[in-house]
Amino acid sequence: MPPAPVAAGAVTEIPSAASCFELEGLSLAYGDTPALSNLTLRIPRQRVTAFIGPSGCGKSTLLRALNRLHDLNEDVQRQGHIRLEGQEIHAPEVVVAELRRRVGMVFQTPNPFPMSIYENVAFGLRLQVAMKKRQRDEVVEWALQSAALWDEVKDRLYDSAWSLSGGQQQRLVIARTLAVQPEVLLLDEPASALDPISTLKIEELIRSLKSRLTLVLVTHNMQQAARVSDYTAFLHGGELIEYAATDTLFTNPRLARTENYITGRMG
Ligand SMILES: Nc1ncnc2c1ncn2[C@@H]1O[C@H](COP(=O)(O)OP(=O)(O)OP(=O)(O)O)[C@@H](O)[C@H]1O
Repeated sequence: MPPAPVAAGAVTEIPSAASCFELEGLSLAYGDTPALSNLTLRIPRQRVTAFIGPSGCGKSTLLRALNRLHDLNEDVQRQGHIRLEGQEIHAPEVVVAELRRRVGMVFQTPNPFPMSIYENVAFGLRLQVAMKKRQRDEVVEWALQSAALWDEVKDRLYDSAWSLSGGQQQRLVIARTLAVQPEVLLLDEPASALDPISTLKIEELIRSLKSRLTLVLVTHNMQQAARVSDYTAFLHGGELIEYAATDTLFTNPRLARTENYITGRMG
């Protein structure tokens, strides 16, 4: 009998009840070009899961599928299931704006809006609910505290967001996302444009946030995946090659392909 696919280990290792996302047979193509092939995996709740793999292996495509960012691209063909807390995210009753509130996304380059620090964080709140100013002030402070930025900006809340450093801007974007109380934070190489000190702050923040939400991180930086994630999925050519607890994947990978990648023998 052929050996069971290694990636399927992740399905048994992470029980369904502890999963936030469950992906089953997910394939995705841009027109005729396949980008993800038949992925089945569970993403555990209130943990950090990293997607690693060489350039073009499908990490960002997978991350974007989790909050339906591909909806905007008419060329994208998708098959299979993505369930969030048991509900298919493509079901007709799912409101995409609400899905994206629940599943927030932070990109590689910080993208604060051209407005004040305060207004950046209040932006999503204003779209969602009518709130008294005092209540909004409280949420803005809470979100900035949660993003470990409050102490640095509390005396300049009405300055332009663009007056902040790149690392501060990225934490502001995280605060803006946290303000609407997401369950999941998707992070697409959130520190790759930042200096080492700002990178460490983002990594500390990621670790601190998992007590209250699920984080999914795409990174090229293997040390970063090892430092911050609980589980790591290695992708190659759009396939899920190996998925395991991060310590296991980095110290005792089951497949030579994984070992070659994490030791730098495959780029
Ligand atoms: N909008 C798009 N249209 C067509 N093809 C795309 C598009 N986005 C990505 N691709 C292709 O899909 C494949 C997977 O790309 P993806 O960006 O998901 O990889 P990645 O692992 O995140 O790469 P990187 O580490 O370089 O960011 C690649 O072959 C890429 O060229």
